[in-house]
Formats: sequence, C-alpha cells, structure tokens
Amino acid sequence: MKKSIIFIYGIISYIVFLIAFIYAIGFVGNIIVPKSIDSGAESTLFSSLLINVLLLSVFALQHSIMARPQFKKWFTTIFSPAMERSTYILLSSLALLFIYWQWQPMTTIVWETESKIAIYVLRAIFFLGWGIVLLSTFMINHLELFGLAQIFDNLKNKKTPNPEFQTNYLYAFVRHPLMLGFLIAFWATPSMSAGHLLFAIVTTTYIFVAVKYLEEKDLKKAIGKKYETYQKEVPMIIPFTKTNSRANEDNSVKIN
Ligand SMILES: C[S@@+](CC[C@H](N)C(=O)[O-])C[C@H]1O[C@@H](n2cnc3c(N)ncnc32)[C@H](O)[C@@H]1O
Repeated sequence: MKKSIIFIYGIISYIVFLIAFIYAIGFVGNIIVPKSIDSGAESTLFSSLLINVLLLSVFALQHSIMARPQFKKWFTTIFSPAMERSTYILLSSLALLFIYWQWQPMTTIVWETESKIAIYVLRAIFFLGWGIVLLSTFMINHLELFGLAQIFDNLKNKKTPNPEFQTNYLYAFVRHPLMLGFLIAFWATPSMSAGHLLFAIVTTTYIFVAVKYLEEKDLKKAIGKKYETYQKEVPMIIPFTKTNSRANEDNSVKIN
C-alpha cells in the first residue's frame, strides 16, 4: 500500500483515539458530553445488565485478541507492519465509541456523598487518574504506543525500533501505572450508580486478568530474566507494597 495512504490512515486512527479518550473522561465522569454513563432512558435491569456486559466483552475480546503476538504476526503477513498499531488503536477506539453510544444507564445510586469537600477531593482524584494514564503513555513511548512512530518511520523508509523496557518514573513504583490510572478514574466518583459500579467492576476484572495472564506473559517472553526481576521488586498495581521500589537501573532492554 502507498506510504502516504498508510500515513493518513495512521493520523485518522490517532484522531479517532483522541476523540474516544477525551470522550471517556466525560462519559465516566458524567461531565459535558451528551451521552454519559448515567444519562439516557432507562430500560429493565436485566436487559441493561446483559447489554452492558456484552458491550464491555466486545471491547475486551477485540483488545486482547489484537494484542497477541500471534495476531500481530498474522496481520503483518497481509498488511504493512506500519499499519498494525494504528489498526489496533482505531478498532479499540471504535469499540469504545460503540460502548458510549449503546451503554444502558442503570441509575440506582449505590453510594454517594453530599459533602462538598469529599466531592471536590473525589473529582480531583478522578482527574489525577486520567492524568496518570496520559503521563504513563509518554513514559513508555506515546508515539510508538499509538502507531505514530511507525507511520512516520514508514514514510522515511525506516523500520521503527522496538520500544525500550521502562522501569523508571512511575514504572519504578508500579509495573502498570497506566492501568492504575484507569482504576483510579473508574472508581473515584462522588456518586456511584449501579451502571457505573458495573462498569468499574467489569473493567477492573478485565484489567487484572489481561495484565496478569496476557501482557505480563508476553513481556516475560520478550524480556526474560529482567522482567522476572522487575516483577519481584516492583508491585503490580498498588505502590509501596514491596520492599524495593525499583527493579534495575539499566533500562536499555528492548521489547521484542
Ligand atoms: C496500554 S500499554 C499498558 C502498559 C502497562 N500495562 C501499564 O499499565 O502501564 C500496553 C503496552 O505497554 C507495553 N509495556 C508494558 N510494560 C512496559 C514497560 N515496563 N516498559 C515498556 N513498555 C511496557 C506492553 O508491551 C504493551 O505493548
């Protein structure tokens, strides 16, 4: 395929991701966006539960299958390797937009606070969570993670180097700061509806399963002993739960 078309495809994918990411803040936080987690007409509890779990499962399946090294290998036998990450980002973002669109509100309040201070603090923690997510993407490699490095390098006839294994900054405190950011953002709310609680429970379960059984397995395979040492020394998600907060000073390992 023409390099310029791949470039435009990558840029469009990134724009769709930006829209899905920014919308996610409004959707989960019930702010600004026209359709949020608690807005819209309510249906029966059973049908809402079923539809919402199905929606989240579609995202989980798409995300997990496309992140597998075997899938990436297969994809690159058909399409340019430069398109692989952009396609992953595009389909993940479309799956997210589909969730926002079809999400069935379940507005029964499970817990809430009326204290003004608590509301401000929880709101601040919510935004802190999203901030951690964004910051973590730059600590790994934002451009590579979202396919931009690949499409730029492809234009210059260059192969994008594999990403560096990061063990510094937030990655010195937990192995999955990006996921920690999501967990904070999904749970920190002054008013927890049944729908929001369902969203938080299902996404938390998925994050733990995907990280432990898929991502870490792949990283161990790609990095080997160094990743095992990192696992021993740095907590998975909750900071300060291991005596050493730092794995190895040398982060010059590439992820194959
Ligand atoms: C969406 S990011 C999430 C990273 C990590 N699970 C987190 O929560 O911060 C997924 C990508 O990050 C990469 N990754 C995970 N840990 C990494 C590390 N310590 N250094 C560099 N890349 C990492 C994985 O290989 C995967 O391609």
